[in-house]
Amino acid sequence: MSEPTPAPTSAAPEVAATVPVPETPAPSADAGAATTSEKQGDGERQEDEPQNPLTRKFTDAEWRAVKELRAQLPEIFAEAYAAKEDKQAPVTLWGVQIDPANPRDARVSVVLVKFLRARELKVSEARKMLADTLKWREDFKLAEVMDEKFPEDVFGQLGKIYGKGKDGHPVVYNLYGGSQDVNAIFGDVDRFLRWRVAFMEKSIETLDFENVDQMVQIHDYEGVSMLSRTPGQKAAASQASALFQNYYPELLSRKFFVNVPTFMAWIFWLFKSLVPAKTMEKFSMVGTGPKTIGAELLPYIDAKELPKRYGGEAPDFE
Ligand code: HEM
Repeated sequence: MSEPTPAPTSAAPEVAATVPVPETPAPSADAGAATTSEKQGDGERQEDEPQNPLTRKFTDAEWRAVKELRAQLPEIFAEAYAAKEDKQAPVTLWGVQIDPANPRDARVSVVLVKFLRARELKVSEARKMLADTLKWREDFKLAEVMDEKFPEDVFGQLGKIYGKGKDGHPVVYNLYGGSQDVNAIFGDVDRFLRWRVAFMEKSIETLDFENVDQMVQIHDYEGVSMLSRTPGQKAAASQASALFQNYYPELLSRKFFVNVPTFMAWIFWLFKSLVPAKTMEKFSMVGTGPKTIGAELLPYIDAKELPKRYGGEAPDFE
């Protein structure tokens, strides 16, 4: 991997933002003081709680924060759906139904803890993030976006959900180079964002929030050209990344950037100076060719789940 080189001022990075996903958040002031018993919550305190394999891994501090946030759901809904007649109607977020009147459900807890972890268990901040997320989904007209038909000749090869990681995480590919018409893809930034969000939602549909609640993402930059980096591409990347940071917390397990041409490696290092360290720890930049890529990916994805072009044994996707 080459040393980072300063960015040319004419080629700004696409983004300064991404999903902050602390793996082991420190208990915060409003999540309660840490004690020696602040470990996986299997004590009496959880006796009356719904559980699944993921909630069983919650710490006591996380359970307390989840309960606190859960109790605020009616207020969060009132805030997010201020413009709606029925502000307390149950909603489905990432396939999980949240009913503010009856929120004691293990999968709801798994969703809520994501907002808390993304905000270091600060309940007031997590509450804001959740309310903002619910409101954004209305403003973005997500239901309509999910029904939108995107032209197959433009978007058909851009995203693939293919195979599973060793820990059951679905693997989601974005092919941002290749022989695709990048001007058609990124020429209309808003349309790209609608496509990217719809694809993110489809990727989330493969999570059950019972055993699996995160995905592996792979960006394949084979064939990208510096000359092809248009303002539209940079804006699309910046805005998509900001959306994920703000409204899709804790859904990423790891992210690999493969087939990155050496002359473009500096883009990764720019992100390094802009993205929170905890998130950056989940990012890996990988060079070109199946051997190099396989060496990096095979510890996380079985050969049978990984296409040949990335050093695995699975058939290449179309
Ligand atoms: C013409 C070339 C490129 C295009 C079209 C492009 C496109 C994108 C897009 C659309 C995103 C938004 C996040 C997503 O879709 O998951 C993104 C994020 C990102 N890109 Fe690129 N990119 C290019 C080049 C590069 C290169 C060469 C690198 C170096 C490794 C890079 C590193 C990143 C990073 C670190 C992120 C943030 C990831 C995140 O927020 O989850 N990009 N890019």
